[in-house]
Amino acid sequence: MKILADENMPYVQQLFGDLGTIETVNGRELTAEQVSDADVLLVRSVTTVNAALLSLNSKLKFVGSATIGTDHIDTELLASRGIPFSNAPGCNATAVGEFAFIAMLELANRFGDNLKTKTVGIVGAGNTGTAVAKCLAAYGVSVLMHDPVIADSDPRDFISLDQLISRCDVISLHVPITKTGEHKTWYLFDETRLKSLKQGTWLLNCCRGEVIDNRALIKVKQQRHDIKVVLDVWEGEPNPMLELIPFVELATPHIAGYSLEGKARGTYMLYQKLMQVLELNTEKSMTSLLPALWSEQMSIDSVPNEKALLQLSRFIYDLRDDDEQFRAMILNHSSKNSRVNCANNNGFDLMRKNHKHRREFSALRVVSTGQSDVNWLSNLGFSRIGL
Ligand SMILES: NC(=O)c1ccc[n+]([C@@H]2O[C@H](COP(=O)([O-])OP(=O)(O)OC[C@H]3O[C@@H](n4cnc5c(N)ncnc54)[C@H](O)[C@@H]3O)[C@@H](O)[C@H]2O)c1
Ligand SMILES: O=C(O)[C@H](O)[C@H](O)COP(=O)(O)O
Repeated sequence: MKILADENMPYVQQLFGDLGTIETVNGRELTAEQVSDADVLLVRSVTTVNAALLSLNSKLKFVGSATIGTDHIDTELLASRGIPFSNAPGCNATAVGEFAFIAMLELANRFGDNLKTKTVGIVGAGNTGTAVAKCLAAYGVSVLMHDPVIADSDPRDFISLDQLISRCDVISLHVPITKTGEHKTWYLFDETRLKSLKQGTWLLNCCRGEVIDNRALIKVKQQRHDIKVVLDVWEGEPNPMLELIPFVELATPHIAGYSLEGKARGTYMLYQKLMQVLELNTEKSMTSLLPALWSEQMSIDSVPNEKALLQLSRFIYDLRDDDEQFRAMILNHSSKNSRVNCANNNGFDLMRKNHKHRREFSALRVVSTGQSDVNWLSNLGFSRIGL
């Protein structure tokens, strides 16, 4: 069996090695010729799986995407050709939740503000939106949610988008990208919505770039310095609009979901699904794949205030490093080549490819050495002795 896998998918050899021959490929450049003799195709979000890509293949038994999003996959085509498909729902939700939470702590610190006093609005209350809400709730921050798709069937309280915009100090976006339908999300935040943001709003986008009209965002930011923006995803990836970058407080190249746990979970979920399709027993475990954190335990002798919480979070992931590297990579590359517009080796993709995967909060064990209650830290995601 020939397994064709994106080169940026960890643990493929460990999980799929016994099943056949593995060939790793650059997912953004993948051609129909390369796919022609594959039995299994394992991709990430940068590969568009459509009729053109599969045109020379008549033996594909499984297509898997180690991602939450499926906007790059023609699922109808796969169904019509009887090719089983699976993505990895929720695989990197914790990573995105922690990323957005840490970004909010960073903004609070940068602007001498306090996250705890804010009201945060979550747009899209699925896996990633819920993961952010969980972190915020653990820390005691008020959360409001908007999700018209599940509002009637989900027991949580929801409000309209207009209400959320008018009531929230922070807005975090967690919707899939959809171009049609009553609840389409393409340019959900267009110029009118962006202009309607409350004074001093923090706007975070960790879902898909085109949920915000990036050109309109540049225009609005030119007038509204009060709005603070965090972007992990960009319209037109891997070629973000260069003029937008200076208006963004924390800028990263679509790596909010790039925790080692999240990536491992993505590959593992595809392994489980393929074994099911092949009617074989799943013999390998995911936890055995992950190395221990560099320092597994941290002692805490008093309840951390917001600054200390930020320090603790930075111990796991210092988002400022990725922001700094992103600006350097993108701007360096664009000055060398006069434009960023080359498909496979620009700063954006290079940084994603070489990204050193961070760990999730759960990789660090927090030990209370005093009388202080640190239970909420385990609700936030950290491990605790005895838990
Ligand atoms: N930056 C990253 O690295 C990264 C990582 C993971 C996922 N993502 C993106 O984030 C998206 C969300 O991920 P998820 O795991 O939370 O997906 P999910 O499917 O679990 O949740 C998405 C939620 O959005 C809701 N929704 C749909 N249209 C809406 C609208 N118009 N307004 C409000 N809510 C709406 C859905 O009802 C659903 O509850 C993915 O589709 C993917 O595109 C990005
Ligand atoms: O949809 C997802 O899961 C994310 O966008 C994912 O983290 C993107 O990463 P990629 O597949 O491009 O490596």
